[in-house]
Amino acid sequence: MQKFSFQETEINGLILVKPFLAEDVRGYFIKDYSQEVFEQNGITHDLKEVFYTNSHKGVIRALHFQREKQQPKLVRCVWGHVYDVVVDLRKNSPTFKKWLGFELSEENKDELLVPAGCAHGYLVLEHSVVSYKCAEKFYGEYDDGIMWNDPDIDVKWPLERVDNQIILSDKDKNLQTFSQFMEKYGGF
Ligand SMILES: Cc1cn([C@H]2C[C@H](O)[C@@H](COP(=O)(O)OP(=O)(O)O[C@H]3O[C@@H](C)C(=O)[C@@H](O)[C@H]3O)O2)c(=O)[nH]c1=O
Repeated sequence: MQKFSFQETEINGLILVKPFLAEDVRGYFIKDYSQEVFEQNGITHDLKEVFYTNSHKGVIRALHFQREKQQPKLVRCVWGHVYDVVVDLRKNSPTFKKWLGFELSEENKDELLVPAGCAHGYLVLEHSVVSYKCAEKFYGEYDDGIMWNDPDIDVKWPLERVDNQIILSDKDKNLQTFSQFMEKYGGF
């Protein structure tokens, strides 16, 4: 049996969570959110919305955020394997503009608590389902992002693991650059 554990990362407020896990002859039981346990560990995550994405190998969904009413989100790869990336866009943060990458998979069951003020995205390494538990609701009018391959942020996506064959939504092909975002909004 594995209990919940919470590991801080270099980005303030970005927490790597190991969920509660009980395995037996039937398979496993997993609990990946508990308001009480989170609060006992100093984390307030006021759940507002839960959603899932199903993506083919090679999909990139990135680098997303809500301009207003930013959404803290707890992200887990329920099935499959993704390379997950978080970028700190909080101008007063010591890690402003820094990105961190994490392997999230059905196998490791790790989840990430992405704080408000960060952009989030991932590269799908094998057909995957990703779950989100958001502490703010979705506001389409504030839905925004930065190009996945922005040269200033310079995420080192492991594209060789998808044979350099990537799939993007039309929206994600036309996102702004980091410098356009800074000119318009000056960071968070
Ligand atoms: C995210 C979201 C989308 N939608 C709608 C908008 C659109 O018609 C359709 C698909 O939305 P998108 O193309 O924006 O989905 P997607 O590109 O998967 O967006 C997601 O990407 C990852 C990386 C995140 O971190 C999420 O917060 C979210 O931004 O679903 C909602 O109604 N509610 C939601 O919460």
